[in-house]
Amino acid sequence: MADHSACNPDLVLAHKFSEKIFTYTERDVAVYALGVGACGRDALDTDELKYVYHENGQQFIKVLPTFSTIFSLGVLPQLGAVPGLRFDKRLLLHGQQYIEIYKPLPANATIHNKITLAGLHDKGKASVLELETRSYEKESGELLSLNRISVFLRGAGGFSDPSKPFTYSNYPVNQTSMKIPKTQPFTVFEDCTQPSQALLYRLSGDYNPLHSDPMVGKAAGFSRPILHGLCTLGFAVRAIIKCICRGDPDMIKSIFARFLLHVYPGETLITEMWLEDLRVIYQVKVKERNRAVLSGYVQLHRLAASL
Ligand SMILES: CCCCCCC/C=C/C(=O)SCCNC(=O)CCNC(=O)[C@H](O)C(C)(C)COP(=O)(O)OP(=O)(O)OC[C@H]1O[C@@H](n2cnc3c(N)ncnc32)[C@H](O)[C@@H]1OP(=O)(O)O
Repeated sequence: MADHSACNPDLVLAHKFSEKIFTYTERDVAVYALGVGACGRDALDTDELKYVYHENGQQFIKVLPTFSTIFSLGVLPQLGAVPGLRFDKRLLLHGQQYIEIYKPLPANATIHNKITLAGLHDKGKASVLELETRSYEKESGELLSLNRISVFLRGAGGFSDPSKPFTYSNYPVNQTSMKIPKTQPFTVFEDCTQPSQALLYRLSGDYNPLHSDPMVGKAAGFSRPILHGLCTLGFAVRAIIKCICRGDPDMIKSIFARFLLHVYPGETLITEMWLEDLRVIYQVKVKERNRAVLSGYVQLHRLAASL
């Protein structure tokens, strides 16, 4: 039975989110890289050591483009206070993420985040809320990145006429659409997550107990705590940088991801990649269950000369 009081779209759309300041250091950058599996198989891997160590000092370490997703974490605690929006926070799942990187991220910075509502959709059994964070380097005022997060709020839909469900987006539909090719992938990369992966990844700032507390995992409908969607995305983009960008993280222009199914920490991720001009279409499967868990695309600035 639909809950017609779950959401009042007029109130939600009118809400103004507060701006957030976020400061990070080289240590946060390195902890994040380890959290998404950098050097997890080989501590001597020169493609990846640069994300955690530099011989001339930590200020020279490279930053993974997906680190920018951390900037938008400040939006999460605000969700519970949006007038007109009612949902059970235990049933919230990360649905999609869209990222644009405007310049390579510095190894340390203070970031000024401006948050706006980008979408709201009634899916009947759920509602989908989309929030955009534009992140500016405070010192220079330069725009570094945009992150659009879609959260899938199970049980919070059914607030509009089912024959014409409510839908609002402030961005072009083609930004979040793509098809997995039927051909063999251009390349494939296999990587193991560790049983402790979510416990390490959460140190980057997403402390939702869904990823650490067995009781909360069960209450959300899973047999145990699940991996953060953005951790799986970090593994996938790292695989793309390694295999397609030949280790150069600055080739990444934008990233789209749809989370299709949960991942349990300790599972093996197989990232399949197809190259279409400057676009890498990717799909991540969990080897143990042979199920697709994530798909999307990465838009590149250029191709590696050695490809
Ligand atoms: C930096 C800030 C970070 C904040 C993060 C928030 C907290 C983090 C939480 C997590 O990390 S949770 C772990 C990662 N996420 C997941 O594991 C979710 C995996 N996906 C699923 O389990 C399922 O896809 C789903 C989301 C439960 C949906 O499956 P369901 O079978 O219920 O949907 P459908 O019947 O297929 O589709 C209904 C409707 O909804 C649309 N839709 C489906 N999936 C998604 C999605 N992932 N994102 C957005 N929308 C989705 C689908 O297109 C259908 O719409 P219509 O076509 O009917 O219009």
